[in-house]
Formats: sequence, C-alpha cells, structure tokens
Amino acid sequence: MITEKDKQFIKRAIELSEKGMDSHAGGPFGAVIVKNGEIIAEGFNQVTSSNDPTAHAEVVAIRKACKQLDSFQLDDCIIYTSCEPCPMCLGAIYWARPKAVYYACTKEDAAEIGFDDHFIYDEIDKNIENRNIKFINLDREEGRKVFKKWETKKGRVDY
Ligand SMILES: Nc1nc2[nH]cnc2c(=O)[nH]1
Repeated sequence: MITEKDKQFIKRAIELSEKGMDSHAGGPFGAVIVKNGEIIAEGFNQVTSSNDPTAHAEVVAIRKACKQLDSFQLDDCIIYTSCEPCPMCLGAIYWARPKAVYYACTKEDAAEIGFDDHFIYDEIDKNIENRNIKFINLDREEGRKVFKKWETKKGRVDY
C-alpha cells in the first residue's frame, strides 16, 4: 500500500531531480533515503559538476545515509528515487540492502531523454571476452593468495 508519506518522499526526490538539473549539477535525477519515517539523506546527480561518473543521485544519497548511520548497510531504510535505478545504482542498492525502493520515472522514460542503460545490461549478458571494453585476465594466482588470506583473517568484517 502506498501511503501519503510515500507520496511526500517521492515528491521530494522529484523536487531534488529538478533542483540538481536547474543548478547544473548533473542529470535530472534525485533521491532521498528514509529511516523510521524521517529523511536521513538526500542526493541529486552530480556527475558533470564533480567529474565523478559514479555521482548518480542514488549513490550520492547512499553515501550520505551510510555516513549518517555510521554503517555500510541501510538496514530498515527506504530509498525514494525520481527514476528507476541504473545498473550501477542497482548494484549499490543491493550492497547497501535497504528494505524497499520507490521510483517515479521508469528506465524506459530515462532512455527516451538519452539516459539509456541498455548498453550496460547487454554487456553484463555477454561473455567477458566479447565485451566492448576489453577485460584481460592477469596474475590470477597472485590475486588469489590475498583472497585465501581473507578467508582466515581474524576479526574480518563480512558484508
Ligand atoms: N536512476 C538514475 N539513473 C541515472 N542515469 C544517469 N544518471 C542517473 C541517476 O543519477 N539516477
């Protein structure tokens, strides 16, 4: 069930998308993160103004929320975003583990204005050797030695 509060929070995410766009921060995307009915973090896309390709609205908001909670997980949090998350944000969201995501525009709406994520979904489906960006495997055995060490590391913090 969608509540009045949900509508208020998605409205704020949409407001932020416009604010970010109007202030030339980046693309028209905004997000808010809510815990126990309160906004704990807000973000808008800042890719072009900060020269940071990862500064999507959701990532900006996730970073702030994690700092606020002093945690690498968004336990019991809800993300409201002005647009369905792109594959990068989707990854960040799954690692952060909020309990729900509400979104306004769909990925098809975003594609219509030039933010088409298809090329990423297509790449994920391909075999690594067929990707458009070259991925070259090198020194696997050395890399795996560190992984082995992690397996038995004392005081390891799993995530
Ligand atoms: N959801 C979302 N999609 C995007 N596509 C490009 N930038 C963004 C962003 O900040 N958020």
